Amino acid sequence: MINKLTLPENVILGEAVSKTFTYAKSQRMALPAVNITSSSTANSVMSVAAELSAPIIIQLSHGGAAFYGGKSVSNSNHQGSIKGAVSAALHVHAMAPTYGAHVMLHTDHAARKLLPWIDGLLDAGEEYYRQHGKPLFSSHMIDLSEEPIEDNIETCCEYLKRMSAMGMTLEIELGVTGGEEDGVDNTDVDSSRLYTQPSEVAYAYEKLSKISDKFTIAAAFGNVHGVYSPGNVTLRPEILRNSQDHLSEKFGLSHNPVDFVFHGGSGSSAEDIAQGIDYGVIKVNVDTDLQWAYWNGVREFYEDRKGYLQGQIGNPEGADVPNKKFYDPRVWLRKAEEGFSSKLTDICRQLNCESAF
Ligand SMILES: O=C(CO)COP(=O)(O)O
Ligand SMILES: O=C[C@H](O)COP(=O)(O)O
Ligand SMILES: [Zn+2]
Ligand SMILES: [Zn+2]
Repeated sequence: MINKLTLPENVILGEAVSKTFTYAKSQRMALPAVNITSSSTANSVMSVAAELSAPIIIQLSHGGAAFYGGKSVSNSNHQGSIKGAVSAALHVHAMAPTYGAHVMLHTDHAARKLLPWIDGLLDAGEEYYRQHGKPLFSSHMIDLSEEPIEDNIETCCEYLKRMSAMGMTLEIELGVTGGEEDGVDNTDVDSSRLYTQPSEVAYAYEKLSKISDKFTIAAAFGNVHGVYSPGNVTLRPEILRNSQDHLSEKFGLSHNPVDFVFHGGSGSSAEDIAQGIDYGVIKVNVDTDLQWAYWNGVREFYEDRKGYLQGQIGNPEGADVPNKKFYDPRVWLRKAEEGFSSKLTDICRQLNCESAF
């Protein structure tokens, strides 16, 4: 890349979010958005972001945030997910400069029943803004795609107003992502709902842009969460191009006016991803493939060192030899991190997301 991105801080917030997305479009690149569940996975993202000079999005689902804070913490009134997500964000604010990583902080799907989670995060975010003069999170997602579009967009407009006061970005969803997301099972949803209509994108764009230009749209083009055997998922990225062309014409806008988000990135072909980027995708969500890579790091380590992992004492070198240096979590969890980081490196390269700084 010839042009370089200059950003004021390691956590990409406020205007720097828009600047990064504009840069991504100009370079035909997209940012990976990685679901994290622990400091181990957050640190792995930061290390790859620094190593590749790639801007990466760290995101937490409602369940991922609860796990981050600890599963034994009560999640009544979403407190576990609120406190867990805040804790993850504070960790990233503290460590991103040390890594030299440039990352955004985002929360994933929030259906209406999860809006109290977002309310709690915005309360915490406003408090953080008062103290630090900057937002705690770069952006949140509100996913009311199950609802009539009028209800979806009306609620999103309310949240965009509140978030705009802190310069935050909102991600919305139009059309349904198949598979499962945060406890919502979309595996049997009518297939027509998996393809967003250009008129829906135009409706959302018109309403939201009256409030702020800081929004992104997860439009459905056949995407599904999870990884399935070949032939089960048919992506139609041209759906995105049709929406872009429709908006350019209807509102007299330049080429690819919308910032699109590609959900269900795992298991997608290089061609579908490249086409999505051509049609204005600037964020690609990847969870399942990285879950596998993290686990596979442990699996390979176990296969390789099986004889040293059957008890505290006794291995192929002798019945009395201790195995502490094999079952220490810093050894095998590090293998998970290495597997995760290696896969994330491949993903960044596939998204043309490296050497940005
Ligand atoms: O879209 C996602 C998170 O919102 C991730 O989807 P995958 O797990 O299919 O990569
Ligand atoms: O919604 C999809 C993401 O993969 C998050 O999944 P999760 O709710 O299991 O954390
Ligand atoms: Zn959804
Ligand atoms: Zn998703």
